[in-house]
Amino acid sequence: MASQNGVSARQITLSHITKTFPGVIANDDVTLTLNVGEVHAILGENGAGKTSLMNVLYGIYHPDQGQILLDGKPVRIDSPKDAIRLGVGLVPQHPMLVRAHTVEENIALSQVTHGGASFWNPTSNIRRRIVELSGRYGLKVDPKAPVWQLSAGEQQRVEILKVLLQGARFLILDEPTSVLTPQEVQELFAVLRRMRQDHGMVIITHKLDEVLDISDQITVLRKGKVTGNTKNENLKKTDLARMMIGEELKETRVAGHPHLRGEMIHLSDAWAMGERGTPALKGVSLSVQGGEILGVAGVAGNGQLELIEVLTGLRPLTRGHIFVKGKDMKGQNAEAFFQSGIAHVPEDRNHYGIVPNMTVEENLILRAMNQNPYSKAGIMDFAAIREHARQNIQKYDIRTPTADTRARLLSGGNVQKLILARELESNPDVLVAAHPTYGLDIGATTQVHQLLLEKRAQGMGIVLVSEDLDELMNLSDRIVVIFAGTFTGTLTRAEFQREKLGLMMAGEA
Ligand SMILES: Nc1ncnc2c1ncn2[C@@H]1O[C@H](COP(=O)(O)OP(=O)(O)OP(=O)(O)O)[C@@H](O)[C@H]1O
Repeated sequence: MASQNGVSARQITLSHITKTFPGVIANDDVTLTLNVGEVHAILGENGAGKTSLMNVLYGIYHPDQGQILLDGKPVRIDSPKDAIRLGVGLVPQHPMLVRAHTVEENIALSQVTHGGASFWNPTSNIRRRIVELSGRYGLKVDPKAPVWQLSAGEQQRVEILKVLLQGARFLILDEPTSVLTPQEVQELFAVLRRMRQDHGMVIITHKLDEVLDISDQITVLRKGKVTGNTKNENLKKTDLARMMIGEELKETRVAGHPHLRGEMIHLSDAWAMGERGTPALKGVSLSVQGGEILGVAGVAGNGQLELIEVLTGLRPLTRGHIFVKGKDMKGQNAEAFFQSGIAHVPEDRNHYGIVPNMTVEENLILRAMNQNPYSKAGIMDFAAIREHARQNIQKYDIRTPTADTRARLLSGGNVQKLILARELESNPDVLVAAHPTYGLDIGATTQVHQLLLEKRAQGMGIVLVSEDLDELMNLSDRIVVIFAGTFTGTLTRAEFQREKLGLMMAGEA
């Protein structure tokens, strides 16, 4: 029997949900049941409708058709407040915490509107419940720690605690592993396994190994429709790939010696400050040649973000030198770096990669807005802009209703494709790419890998920062390993070994 607040419910069903947006059917008659006691993975290509469906379940979107059933009884979820009352919680992809506040203050804040303890007295009830729930599910976190000191994994645990304290019975986890290191992924999965006994969890991920590892049930969406639903029994990665994209998984690998065309970037004894006012790069040196892919391996937070920002002119050097094609770039800004031939695919694509309220076609020419053929004598040529958009939407398979759609309305993976299209089409000498396949489905990932290899063959230098060791080993000519702001070594292709890289990532030279 369904409880009114969902606390003892066993099952929630999205029944025949249809949700349309202008020009696109995001969900087309989708039915999905989530049971307490299971982790239910939702798989699908970029833009298949996964996030939209979860937004319906969490009351952010209202479906055009269909209903939601709690233990078989229809319920209305018109807002996140309704969802929370009925026991549905959302763990956001990127933690949304107040960085200056402590863990318990953040959790108290999230309880204010939901009948929890008073925000002004967060230390009593809330702390007791945090300790109790952390212990039960293995969610290790210090209630008194300020959030800015926490790793991405710890912040995610705070988000999980937040929804548990709101009484969530059903949890939605949207790409929860995208911000985590491999070890943190295993810690998260251990938590989910413990929580499974009294919760139902939906997990959206593009990582097929993770789906096989953690899920009990798998639903596949394609173009808004359910194309498969199966128990996770005796399945292989190739089965999942076939269900998702209707064909076999292809692996792309770098081959042959690179055709080097000279040094493009020379960084020597580079020092730079991190966000916390302490040195994040401590005397690193590297050289990037045109025509090679230089992989950067490391556990997140060891200086790769700062390295990328130094290479693209976004972060000043406090010591050392950077030369682009022989020219001293110390003290120059990001625009000067771009003009010198350095393009950038940023880690935080929504803040730095696009202007969310501009259209797809405008975002595609952000780098060249004032240039021929898009602007002539100060007058925009809209036909040229539209034609450029048409070609690139097709070439990079950007799934968007129209070229006029605002970039913020694209699915995450399609935003990533848009940024790649713009940066690669600027024909840079070097592309500095942070996690370029992050959030991309397996088909799009293969497509990006092929593109990077094509660009390498054409003489582009590529700095590829990734936490995916397979991706790095398959694509790189050399891999440099970063740890605590220094390089623990550089390996050439013949020396690539997962174990060796793992040790170097842990600081062993
Ligand atoms: N608010 C909105 N307005 C217009 N279109 C939208 C809106 N939200 C989603 N869409 C569209 O609905 C479709 C499904 O998007 P959704 O974000 O659900 O895909 P997804 O499967 O989560 O993709 P990804 O794996 O890339 O995150 C896409 O075509 C997207 O552009």
